[in-house]
Amino acid sequence: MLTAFDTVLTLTFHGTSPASRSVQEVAVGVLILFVAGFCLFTIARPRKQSKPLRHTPAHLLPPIIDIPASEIFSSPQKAYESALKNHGPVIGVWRKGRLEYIVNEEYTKEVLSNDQDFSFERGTASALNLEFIIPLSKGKFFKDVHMMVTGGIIPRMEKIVDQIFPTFKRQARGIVKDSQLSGNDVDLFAHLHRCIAEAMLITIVGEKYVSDRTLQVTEETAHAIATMTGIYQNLSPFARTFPKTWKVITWARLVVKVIIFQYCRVIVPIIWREICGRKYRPLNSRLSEYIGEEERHDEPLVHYIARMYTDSQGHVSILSAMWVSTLVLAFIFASVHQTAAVAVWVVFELSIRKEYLASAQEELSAIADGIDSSGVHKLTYDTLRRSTVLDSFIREVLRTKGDTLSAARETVRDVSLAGYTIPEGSFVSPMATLTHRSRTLYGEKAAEFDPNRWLEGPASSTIDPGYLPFGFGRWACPGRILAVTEIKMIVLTLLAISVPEVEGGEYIVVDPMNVTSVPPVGRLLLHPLNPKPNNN
Ligand code: HEM
Repeated sequence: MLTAFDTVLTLTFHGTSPASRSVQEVAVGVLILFVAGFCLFTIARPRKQSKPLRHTPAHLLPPIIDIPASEIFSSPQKAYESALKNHGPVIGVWRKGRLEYIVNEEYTKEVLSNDQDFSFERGTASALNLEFIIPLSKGKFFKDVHMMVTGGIIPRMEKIVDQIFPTFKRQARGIVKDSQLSGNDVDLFAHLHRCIAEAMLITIVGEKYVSDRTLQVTEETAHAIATMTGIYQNLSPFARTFPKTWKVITWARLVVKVIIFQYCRVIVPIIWREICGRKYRPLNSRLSEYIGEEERHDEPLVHYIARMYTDSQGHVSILSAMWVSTLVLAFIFASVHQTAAVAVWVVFELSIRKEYLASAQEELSAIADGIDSSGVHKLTYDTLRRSTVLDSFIREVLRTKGDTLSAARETVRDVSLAGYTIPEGSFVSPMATLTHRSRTLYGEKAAEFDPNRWLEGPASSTIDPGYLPFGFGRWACPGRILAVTEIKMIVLTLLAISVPEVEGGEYIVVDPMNVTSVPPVGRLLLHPLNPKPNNN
């Protein structure tokens, strides 16, 4: 065991100086053990007994409806909606070996906002295969992640956009050029995944650490965690039929291959180099030596996170540095994959609705702060906020793209709902399409795609019980402003230099059960506005 551990450390630090090695070795060694512990815990942990069968009288339980797996995975909207219509506002349905309670639009707000009875943390951890994280972090994980985004990202949006806009511009030029030179369609998701991964790497540790290697590891880490949390699980018959076996194999493989051998080897030493040995002003410090010191909005996110954990001397301990590395891992997962997938939805929808391309392009010219030497419009956070035509389009795509069970909660006790008792420890999720296509909320034309519906607001990042792409309640997505801002940068940098077209005006929804995280597939062509190949 020791020899294997030594080998891991030697492989991990072959490129660093002996002076920094010993501290790094201890830190990353403990991190590796920590990650391996997570894995073992997940694999070995006995599953909770299904409580409904244990103590809740059967007549109080919501009806358990048998929906064949083939229907759930191929046409979930029809399957769940008709079950709810026929059997009442709360039903139980088995899926991937778990009994899930699904509620209709009438009880959606209650489930998502009543924290006393429905736990976001336990529900989300269970939905993402991360149950172990709550006991291991003593319940701190989601609170810390939330604080990292609300404190470390949102107040710094202006600076962040200035720092990452050049990446979006360069990547857009690259993909349009590829499309032009090859005359073929482009893999938009792969391109956007890389683009956002680079932008997030800049946000987390700063531009000086962006290289082919760090970018590749950031991308692979985002992809690995997305896979581990089950984002592609619906697409594999084996994973759907044997979810526990799939989980053990997938976790063991990706934790070793990507988290330990790539993330711990490449990104963790950078985090360590940045934060260890520094003296920080602790967050909200009232010490006189820091009074008058300005909050810095251009510091990489990793320094903000470090300040969340400084000791009274302003230093970050080894254990805290490990926790910072875990939070950065969570940030990479939360910020890259889903935003890239949703951006593909927006670009595809815009490409098949050509009549709106012109108004989006007109708006771009109207709001931009001039045009740079390569012919691309200059955009800042402020100008992006003024793009109301595009914002309305984005909001309508998010409302209509067909999210099914996208937010999750777990009952913390036996809970009465709609005259039934939902037993403690049950997984509960609202059927989002019922809210998004509700005639009560959206009128007779609720099912229609109307991109002008939100021209007067509310903005696409606004939280509302009738609009659930970012969840609802205290735990609604804290990264939604960043997500929408990035999607706008993606769309506008592409529209500045090209006209997108989805061949045949059609695309395929790959996973109707999980439209938010699995992007649609189609042949996307990007016709350059200036057909002369641009070699910049
Ligand atoms: C279009 C892209 C995105 C979508 C559709 C999305 C959607 C969601 C949803 C539905 C939730 C669960 C909310 C609930 O259960 O009520 C959530 C939670 C969360 N999201 Fe996002 N998200 C996106 C992008 C981002 C980004 C860019 C970040 C980070 C910067 C982020 C960070 C988080 C975090 C940390 C949580 C956990 C909840 C919390 O801490 O309050 N998300 N997101």
